[in-house]
Amino acid sequence: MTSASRWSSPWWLHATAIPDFRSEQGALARQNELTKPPGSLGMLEEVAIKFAAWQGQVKPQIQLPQCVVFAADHGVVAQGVSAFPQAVTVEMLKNFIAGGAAISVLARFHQMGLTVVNCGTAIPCEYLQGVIHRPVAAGTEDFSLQAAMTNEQAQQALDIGAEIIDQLEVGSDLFIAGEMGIGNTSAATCLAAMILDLPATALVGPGTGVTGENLHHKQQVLAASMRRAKEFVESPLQALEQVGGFELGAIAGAYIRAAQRGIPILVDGFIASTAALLAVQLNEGARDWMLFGHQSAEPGHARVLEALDAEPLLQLNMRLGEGSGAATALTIVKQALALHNEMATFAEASVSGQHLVSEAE
Ligand SMILES: Cc1cc2ncn([C@H]3O[C@H](COP(=O)(O)O)[C@@H](O)[C@H]3O)c2cc1C
Ligand SMILES: O=C(O)c1cccnc1
Repeated sequence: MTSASRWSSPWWLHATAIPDFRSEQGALARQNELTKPPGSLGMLEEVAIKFAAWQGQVKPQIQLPQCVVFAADHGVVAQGVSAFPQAVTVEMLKNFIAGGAAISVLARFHQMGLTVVNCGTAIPCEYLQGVIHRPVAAGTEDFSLQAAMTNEQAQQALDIGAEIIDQLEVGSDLFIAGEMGIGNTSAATCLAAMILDLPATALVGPGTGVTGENLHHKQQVLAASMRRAKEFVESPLQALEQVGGFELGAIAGAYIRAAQRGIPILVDGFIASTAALLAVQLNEGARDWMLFGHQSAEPGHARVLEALDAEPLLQLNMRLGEGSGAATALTIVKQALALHNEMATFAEASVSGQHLVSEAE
């Protein structure tokens, strides 16, 4: 049992790990000795320095990256807020395992571990082998009419994430959370809007491809849901209860536990970033372990990234989820580390260093 007992604070409030400052300084010094003008590799330098701090070594490496896709269904789809039917959630679970989904391909490409977790689908799928089954319920309630979940269910969702991180193979050195759940752009939109105190209309977008009249309808459903839920929300956990989803809670829990265990996090798109926002609301130390892979085409993502003071590595107009944007960014991260670890220093290559240094520096 990982949730709060009567006497102790809940696990998600426990301190996160502290990145190693000496390794960070060592990596910064190394970057300035490599055969290039200082700073010329831009964000790639920052990425390598971050990983040095996270791994406590001047030459960091990624050897065992892990992607975990958390899946769940959403009662609010009864209001017609997704372009696809609810059955797709479970159908895609099969596709993840069979190896045909985008994230399956990218995980193979990177030789990255791929774990799929059922957090609660409307259509039963416990017969599916190769999926970890932790259903909280058969999907959330329709949050346009009532709370998406109870307080106990919200805590259960957070616990699933922590359990999964605790079960990762020893030596896992990068964590990507993916998600699958028809209707979850609606849940993420309302959750982010609730946390940021913005109207849902400031964040809402097409998700799977809701456009025109249908997008207008989605906006109205989400605005009404916010009006219903607002009076019940005084804490981030209550925001999850009112308008969240089981997979969103599980991802937030996984991020917090990864930060507590010192496992670097590569955050995916709008949905994953909204779970990151929830995680940081619950435990601000989680932010120290996050790197952001890409900026999704889903319009709300820009606001969520801004609130997290996050600068994503890529902007490719992707809007899929599953962890696919983060997995794509992993290529850039690996290249950043290869350059940092393998480039020659000025001394090693007998290259002359900088001779014009401005007074201001
Ligand atoms: C075939 C298919 C594969 C997906 N993989 C991720 N999503 C993405 O789309 C869904 C969210 O969009 P909305 O809120 O509009 O339903 C999530 O399941 C998300 O992961 C998919 C969606 C579909 C249709
Ligand atoms: O950016 C995302 O996470 C996203 C966008 C659209 C649909 N599903 C996920």
